[in-house]
Amino acid sequence: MTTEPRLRNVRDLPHALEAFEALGAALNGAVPAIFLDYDGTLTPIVDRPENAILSAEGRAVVGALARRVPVAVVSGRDRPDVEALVGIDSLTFAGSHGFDIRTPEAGVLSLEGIGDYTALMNDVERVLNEGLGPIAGALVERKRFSAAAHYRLVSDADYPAFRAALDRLLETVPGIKEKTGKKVFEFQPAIDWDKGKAVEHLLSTLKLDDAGHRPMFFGDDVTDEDAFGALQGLGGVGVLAAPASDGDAGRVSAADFRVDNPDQVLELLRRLTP
Ligand SMILES: O=P(O)(O)OC[C@H]1O[C@H](O[C@H]2O[C@H](CO)[C@@H](O)[C@H](O)[C@H]2O)[C@H](O)[C@@H](O)[C@@H]1O
Repeated sequence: MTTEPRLRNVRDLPHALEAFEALGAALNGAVPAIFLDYDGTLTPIVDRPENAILSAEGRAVVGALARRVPVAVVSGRDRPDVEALVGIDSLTFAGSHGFDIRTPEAGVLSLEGIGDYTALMNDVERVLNEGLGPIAGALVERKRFSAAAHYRLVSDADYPAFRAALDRLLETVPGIKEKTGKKVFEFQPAIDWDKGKAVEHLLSTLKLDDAGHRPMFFGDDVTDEDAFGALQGLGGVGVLAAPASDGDAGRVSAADFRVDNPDQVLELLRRLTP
């Protein structure tokens, strides 16, 4: 039976650096198994996806962490893209919001119930390019199991046309679902899989689902809520990278703690494994 996650207003989440003892208590002496989102968590949000570059310091912090505890990156990006951006071969990577997983030991995992959606995603990409091509600033980003339609650089005046093109996609291509993110809509195969299910799968595959480990997920966006929710049922700890008030006073989250931004994520990762 799936239970609904417990949600709290983001402003009510304890700040993980200020409440570090409480976070330590939540880990209860177990080794943290760390799951990291990329955009908005390890790197600040920027205007174009290709400009979200992990700092040398960020790479050093994640690399040092991975020498001490299990670390996986779980991203909405295409897996090879985020692997190249992070640049640490020893990590496990899940791309396309968890649909595409590779571990250093086992290679690319074959996931039960997830087939070859290449033809479907090719259709999605084609229809998006046709519809969004004339709209200034619209970006289409193809991933193996997902296609993103970015509108960060689309003017307010052009937004209705941008949205209308996405509605046409949903009307003409069956078998897909839409997810929202930061100034982006993502289109994926309409199957019951998300970052939360990917984390659960990894905990079992990597044999981290024992009393000696406790999963921690760091994320910033709506799709990360699936992982925060999953962790609630697993005794894990979710850390949201978001200020207490970012203009969305009603934002709620299934995370347990928060930090303000990617710099503070790195600070917390340093403190977790001194
Ligand atoms: O799960 P993530 O690793 O956080 O990936 C989520 C999406 O991140 C990227 O888009 C977002 O970040 C861009 C760079 O800062 C920004 O320009 C864009 O507006 C954001 O939506 C990435 O491009 C997507 O593929 C990911 O799904």
